[in-house]
Amino acid sequence: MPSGPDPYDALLLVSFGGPERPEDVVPFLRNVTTGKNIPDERLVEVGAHYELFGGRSPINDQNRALLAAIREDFASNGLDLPVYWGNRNWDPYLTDALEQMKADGIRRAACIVTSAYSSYSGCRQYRENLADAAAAIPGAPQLDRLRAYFNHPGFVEPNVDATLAALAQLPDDARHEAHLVFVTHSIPEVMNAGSGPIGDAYVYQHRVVMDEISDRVQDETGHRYPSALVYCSRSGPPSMPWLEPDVNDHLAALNKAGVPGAVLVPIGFVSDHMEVIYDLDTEAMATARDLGMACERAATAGVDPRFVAMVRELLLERAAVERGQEIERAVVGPAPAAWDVCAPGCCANPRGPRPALCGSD
Ligand SMILES: CC1=C(CCC(=O)O)c2cc3nc(cc4[nH]c(cc5[nH]c(cc1n2)c(C)c5CCC(=O)O)c(CCC(=O)O)c4C)C(CCC(=O)O)=C3C
Ligand SMILES: [Fe+2]
Repeated sequence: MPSGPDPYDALLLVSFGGPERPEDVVPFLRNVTTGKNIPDERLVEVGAHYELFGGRSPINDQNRALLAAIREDFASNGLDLPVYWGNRNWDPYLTDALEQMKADGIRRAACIVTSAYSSYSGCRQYRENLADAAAAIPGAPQLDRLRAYFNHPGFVEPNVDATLAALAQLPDDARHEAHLVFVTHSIPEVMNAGSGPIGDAYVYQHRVVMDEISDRVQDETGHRYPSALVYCSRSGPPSMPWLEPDVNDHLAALNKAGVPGAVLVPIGFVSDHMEVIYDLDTEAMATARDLGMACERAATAGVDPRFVAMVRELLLERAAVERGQEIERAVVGPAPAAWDVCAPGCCANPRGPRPALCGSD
């Protein structure tokens, strides 16, 4: 049976982008929020988070490291495929990547998005931005989006190990009674209701990951740590319902119930970007400190070799599908592998339909 990357002649790493200098912060925030209902107070607040880190988000450096690791992994597995990188909201933009790919004669590329779950923000919005970029670059390569990988072992297993490592860091007198606090980005409730092909996929997929990690931690430690799914980084007007509880409120509730410690497991994020280093490491850790609660934050997948290998496996899996071959898809937990091609209306845009690539609509 044929194997290898055919029909793909490149991989495109698709990410969010972030500012790298103080002067970049306001234009970046404008790129992210244009046409969105985000109050000015929230933008001032988020701008201050970036300022606290010298106006530089770590996300671009993390993507540079991921890019290098993917190239190394491809090379050491005999996969001779160029890897490109483009962002939705900052330099290098998706248009820059498509321009370069076109100049290099790339015909068809597989896209890996740095978001593991289905929602408008984590899926369709990237697909819309790919459509905008492709429309701006006539002759750009054909693009396919690799499946949402929340339940791929290459994503889940590094998170299990990170949870175990963080538990080990808790003081001995807080560990046994500690809770696992799984954290992801809050989104509007209406956005969750429209996530995936039939709705609610965002919360459902996170619950699958939380349960799988909790089970494996129990297998390893012989102890069932109580778990909850909570949210960070809420924006939008206060009148609009977003997913709750907030991580800080949850820590306060645990403290009130006499829980001595917690491990924050940021399953919603694939690297330690601003949401992780500000909303969790800075804000939520300060909350825990004020409460007198022991708290550790588990590492994100980052450039864990299993996560890096997952990118190659997903590309080869999809390549086989596109060649019409039967393949086995790696998954953990009860949910099937996510779809390759998004159905019409999948991860609906709450502000109404716009052109999007990589779907059947
Ligand atoms: C689900 C989700 C992910 C995870 C999936 C994925 O990774 O894509 C994510 C990632 C990220 N979000 C990021 C930054 C921002 N997100 C914002 C605003 C928003 N995010 C939303 C959701 C998500 N966001 C939503 C519903 C909004 C409201 C606007 C709207 O309705 O679309 C705003 C505006 C200010 C504010 O309101 O906070 C900023 C600055 C960065 C870069 C961090 C860095 O620089 O290191 C990253 C990786
Ligand atoms: Fe965001």
